[in-house]
Amino acid sequence: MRSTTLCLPVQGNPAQKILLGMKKTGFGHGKYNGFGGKIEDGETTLAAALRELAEECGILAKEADLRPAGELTFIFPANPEYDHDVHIYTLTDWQGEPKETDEMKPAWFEIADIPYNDMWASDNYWLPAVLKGKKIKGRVIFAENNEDVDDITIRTE
Ligand SMILES: COc1nc(N)nc2c1ncn2[C@H]1C[C@H](O)[C@@H](COP(=O)(O)OP(=O)(O)OP(=O)(O)O)O1
Repeated sequence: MRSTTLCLPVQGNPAQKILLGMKKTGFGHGKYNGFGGKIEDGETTLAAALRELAEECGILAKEADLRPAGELTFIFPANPEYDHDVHIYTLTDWQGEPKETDEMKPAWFEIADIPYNDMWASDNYWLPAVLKGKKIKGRVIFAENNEDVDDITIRTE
């Protein structure tokens, strides 16, 4: 199963605003999400997280500033080739201003205004806990349409 990263830049502790990007290409295009992608061969998870963050919205951060926020496994019974793990990080410190790239169009949202209707359907099950500083571990099984949630287990630490 492939492994991916997902970085969630936030302002405030606890988080008051979150930077999301409208995905313009690839898996999940047309949805708001954090910034991330596949971990390449020979690359550490942290290095992949920082590389994808820079590639997708132009901001630079240090490994030490990534807060591990948990891991999720996504299962797509209708298309098992989509199955993957995601390593999730939040960060409050970075260099540079977010900018639109070929892959993502970034935008800041107040926590109360997170556009869950335009995000992956499982996000509202786990993102609120992550934004409260909790660490999560879980598994999501998607329905035949690869969009709706069929089953979900989320444990908070
Ligand atoms: C299925 O539910 C998901 N929810 C959320 N919030 N995020 C997800 C979900 N599935 C995938 N993601 C994230 C994980 C990664 O950050 C991206 C997908 O990255 P991937 O690399 O697979 O896709 P591309 O950006 O198209 O490929 P490149 O790495 O080649 O740019 O979405």
